[in-house]
Amino acid sequence: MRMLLIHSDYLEYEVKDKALKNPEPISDEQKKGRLDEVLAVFISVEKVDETNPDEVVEKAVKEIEDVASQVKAERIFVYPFAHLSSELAKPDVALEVLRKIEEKLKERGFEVKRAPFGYYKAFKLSCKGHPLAELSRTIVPEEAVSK
Ligand SMILES: Nc1ncnc2c1ncn2[C@@H]1O[C@H](CO)[C@@H](NC(=O)[C@@H](N)CO)[C@H]1O
Repeated sequence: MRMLLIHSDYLEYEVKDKALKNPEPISDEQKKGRLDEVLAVFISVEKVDETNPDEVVEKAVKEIEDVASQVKAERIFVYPFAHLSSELAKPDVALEVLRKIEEKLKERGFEVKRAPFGYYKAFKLSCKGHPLAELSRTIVPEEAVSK
């Protein structure tokens, strides 16, 4: 999994078109979204993550929590982003991983939004620009490391 974490004044998106034949079903309300004072997390779920999705979810949540505490962010925007890797996981695995990351961050007390999966979206982002405002993380399941 590849993550790009941007501490932002705001992130807003608007769904434009389907990018997959069967994108995640969404309500009218989910066609647009915005959070202010947010840690935006752009995530590419990778093929290697398919060997142990639950482990990758746990590691990702820990990394996100760690950065959020460093930048003192209480809101997280989980953003599916297929442009951080050339070895993407299948959409059904990727969606499940992103849903679980969202769920676990909520359990840990964060206010969380997740941008819809499988669409082209317009988005606006205002990066805060401080030294920890732009970070990236790479996460792999243990087995993949030991191979
Ligand atoms: N392995 C994966 N990891 C993360 N997101 C993934 C994915 N496979 C499919 N998607 C989603 O489907 C859209 C088309 O690839 C993706 N759309 C996007 O990445 C938008 N920024 C438009 O390009 C994304 O929603």
